[in-house]
Amino acid sequence: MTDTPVPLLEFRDLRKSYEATEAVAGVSLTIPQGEFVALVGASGSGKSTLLKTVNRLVEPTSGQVRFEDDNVESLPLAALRHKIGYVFQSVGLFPHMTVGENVAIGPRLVGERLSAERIGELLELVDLEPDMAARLPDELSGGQRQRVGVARALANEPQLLLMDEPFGALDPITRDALGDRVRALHAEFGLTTVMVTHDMAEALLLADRVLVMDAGTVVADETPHSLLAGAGGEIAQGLVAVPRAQADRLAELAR
Ligand SMILES: Nc1ncnc2c1ncn2[C@@H]1O[C@H](COP(=O)(O)OP(=O)(O)OP(=O)(O)O)[C@@H](O)[C@H]1O
Repeated sequence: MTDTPVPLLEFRDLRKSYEATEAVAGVSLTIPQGEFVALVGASGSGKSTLLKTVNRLVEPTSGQVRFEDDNVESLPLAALRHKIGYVFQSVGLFPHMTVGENVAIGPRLVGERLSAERIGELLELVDLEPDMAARLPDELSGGQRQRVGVARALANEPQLLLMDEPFGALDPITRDALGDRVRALHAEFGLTTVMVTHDMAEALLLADRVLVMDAGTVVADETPHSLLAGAGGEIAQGLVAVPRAQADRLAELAR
């Protein structure tokens, strides 16, 4: 008999309430190492709250998140966050620090100094020029800042990459290019990635597995292929209908 490998990430009946609002209402699932998971659902369905319980930006009301079979609550916070890269929509670069200093901040927090060469390599991973390290965040476009955010998340060589609407504020071309780049980096570094997105088309194109949330629970857990074949139930299919209708209208126009 072969042993089942321990999942990288596991949610066990996870719940989070804010007074009367049950933001996460009992989520149980496992995510194996290497998977690229998209978390989709309407605004307010609990996606960000669920994601933030992993790096302990949110403390659950009950239940557990397990990372490599340890309850995240039992791990030293710095050690946990060292293993997890986190990218979010507003990027959160420190405005008074250079791009290079921003990229190096994670390692610095654990007493490690990144060389200029390593910072340059990290910038090149996200298709930025190494000499951008000397600029201030203000001197970059939104898309470039978001790339810096991804480089910063990779600086600790994380096992897990959490992304919360990482491309939400970007124009469609930059968004596509950066999405493809992140998917390539996910494969290159053997990452496990969980990405929150509003955009079902993005989820279908980038992820191996799509979780659909509604009112704090996961109502569908499907591959893109099975979602496109009609699986996942009414809420999931309502979300899939949007890019499908767009694709149909474009095909119609091209005739
Ligand atoms: N800090 C908080 N205090 C009170 N209520 C909160 C807090 N954070 C989230 N909520 C509520 O919990 C619910 C889930 O919010 P959450 O941000 O997780 O949803 P989401 O699916 O990520 O939404 P969006 O797509 O709009 O970002 C919402 O009703 C929200 O108002």
